Amino acid sequence: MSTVSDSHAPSRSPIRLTLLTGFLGAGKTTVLNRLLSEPAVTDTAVVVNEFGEVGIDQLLVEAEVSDGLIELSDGCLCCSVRGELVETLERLAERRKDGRPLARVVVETTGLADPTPILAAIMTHPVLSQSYALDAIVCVIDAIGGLANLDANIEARRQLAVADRVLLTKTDLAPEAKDRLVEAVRAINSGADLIEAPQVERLAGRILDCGLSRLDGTPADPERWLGSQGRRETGDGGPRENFGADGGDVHSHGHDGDHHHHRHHDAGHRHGAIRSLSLVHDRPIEEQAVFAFLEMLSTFEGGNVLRMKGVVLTREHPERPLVLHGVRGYLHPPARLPAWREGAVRQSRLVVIGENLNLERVRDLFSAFTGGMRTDAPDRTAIEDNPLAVPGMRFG
Ligand SMILES: Nc1nc2c(ncn2[C@@H]2O[C@H](COP(=O)(O)OP(=O)(O)OP(=O)(O)O)[C@@H](O)[C@H]2O)c(=O)[nH]1
Repeated sequence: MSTVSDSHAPSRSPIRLTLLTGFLGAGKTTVLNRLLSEPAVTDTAVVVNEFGEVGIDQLLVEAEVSDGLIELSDGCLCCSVRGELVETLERLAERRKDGRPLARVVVETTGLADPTPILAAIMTHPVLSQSYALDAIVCVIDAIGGLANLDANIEARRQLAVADRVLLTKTDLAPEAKDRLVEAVRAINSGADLIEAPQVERLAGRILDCGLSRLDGTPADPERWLGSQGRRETGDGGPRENFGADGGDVHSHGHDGDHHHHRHHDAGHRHGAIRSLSLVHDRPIEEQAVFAFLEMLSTFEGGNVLRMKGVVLTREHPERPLVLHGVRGYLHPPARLPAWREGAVRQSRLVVIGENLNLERVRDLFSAFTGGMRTDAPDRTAIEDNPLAVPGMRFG
């Protein structure tokens, strides 16, 4: 069903897309201005979307960049102007065909935007899904209003939950709030790189070009991309699955020599139903089984999945990791990396982040399609024959 593309075909390097999110007033424009003032940031277009106050942010950003800035008209990027964003991105990709250099596009979303429909719109677009590769979702969260925003707004929690990089701002103004903010961030997103913006001189190196699509040919680092949620120690080589989930289950982080276990007993209470699940499998998996699993995941839990990312060791091409990336019920065309990074643990790792996600069901599906060891879960044939065999499945 799914076709696999080569993410490193030299003539068709995708434009790297950074989605800059963060609640109202968190400091997104400030971060953008800082990025654009850094000499390393070239061949970059910026798309800014405002909600209500058209023009103000544009003026701020324009002071730093004279070309390449596109401001979308009034409205929320995640709903009313999604079509306009798609057109803008199409136009930018077109311009590259005329020989104008364009390495990346940074889209600053409005503070109220849920980033997942924006990504889903890009992923499902026949042209954009080929010309763009998501580099990272960066969430800006500030030490003054961040905690209250997380408590009060599901959009703020979603922005944080799906982020690859979290930028803490205004810690210079409220240093006393930092520890509690970090704790709250970790309860929702334990895998993202956490960066304290006022402490960092050059931001670009920390938040840009950290995805799997590299133009300079350096080996991508799937482990870094997946964050600590995706990292696991290697086992004895036998079939094995590890599961960690925010909201009560155990996380075990061991890949970087940092062997410890966290329990987030209160995370589920304080932060509603946003959870993440890490799935690890040591043995090569048949490609078809991977796609069958993803199809089932989309069918049963697609509405609950905010984001899914993974690197898979496949039976067909064990030397070339298969990269998976999905948002909501949609899957970006899977791509193969040229090789595993030297020293990388060759195993499949998937991270599923969702809202009201049925963790048990996702775990059982993965187990069924990867030939896992769980004897109490239905196997693949049983599920394909009768989807009702999935525990918790309801109709009506
Ligand atoms: N001291 C300090 N001020 C900051 C920091 N980050 C942002 N600010 C200030 O916070 C205010 C809001 O920052 P913006 O960058 O406009 O925030 P935004 O997220 O773009 O805001 P909206 O576009 O309204 O969603 C501005 O006055 C910034 O100067 C920081 O790390 N330290």
